[in-house]
Amino acid sequence: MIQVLDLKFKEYITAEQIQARVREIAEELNTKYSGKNPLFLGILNGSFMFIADIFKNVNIPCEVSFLKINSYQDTSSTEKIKELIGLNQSIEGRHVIILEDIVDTGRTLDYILRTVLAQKPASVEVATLLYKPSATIIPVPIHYVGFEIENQFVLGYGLDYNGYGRNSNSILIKVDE
Ligand SMILES: O=P(O)(O)OC[C@H]1O[C@H](OP(=O)(O)OP(=O)(O)O)[C@H](O)[C@@H]1O
Ligand code: HPA
Repeated sequence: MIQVLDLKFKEYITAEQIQARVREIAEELNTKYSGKNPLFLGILNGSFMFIADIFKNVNIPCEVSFLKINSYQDTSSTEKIKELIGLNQSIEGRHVIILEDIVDTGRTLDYILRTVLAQKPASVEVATLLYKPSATIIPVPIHYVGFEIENQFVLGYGLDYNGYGRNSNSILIKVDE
């Protein structure tokens, strides 16, 4: 059992499983985006490890940029999306690949997609490491999913509980007491 602040967690997806799946997704992207000079749009903070690992395994010409969005407090969505750092480069006419750590209610991704599509990119796809289908409130298109997971709070590999737990290299799941 692993204690983070007042909650208990156990290992759920190992570091090896994550790395293997990340390599598979990066391979698909290498094939699909060859010759398209894609722009990876990483959503901070939670996705920083996923962004880095995808980017290290992509071997075609490409760029990366970031949005910083926040909505979670404790273990649930506040339903208020805060954009803390916005887009700082034009994405008009670009092939954009959004990189998220997790799609839970879908609110954050819905907000991001509206923001991105308003700027007239050539195409937009979404890759998320984790997807909780049974938690989704706003349906959003997702093209690459690392792992579909149950509707329970998780952390590690960038994901946090009130700022802590991001530095686990595996994904941990909350244990009910
Ligand atoms: O589908 P949703 O219910 O909207 O949840 C998904 C979002 O929640 C988390 O961000 P958070 O607000 O915790 O910010 P952080 O990435 O900085 O930790 C996560 O990184 C996603 O962006
Ligand atoms: O299960 C979760 N864990 C951490 N952050 C999150 N943001 C949305 N869902 C989660």
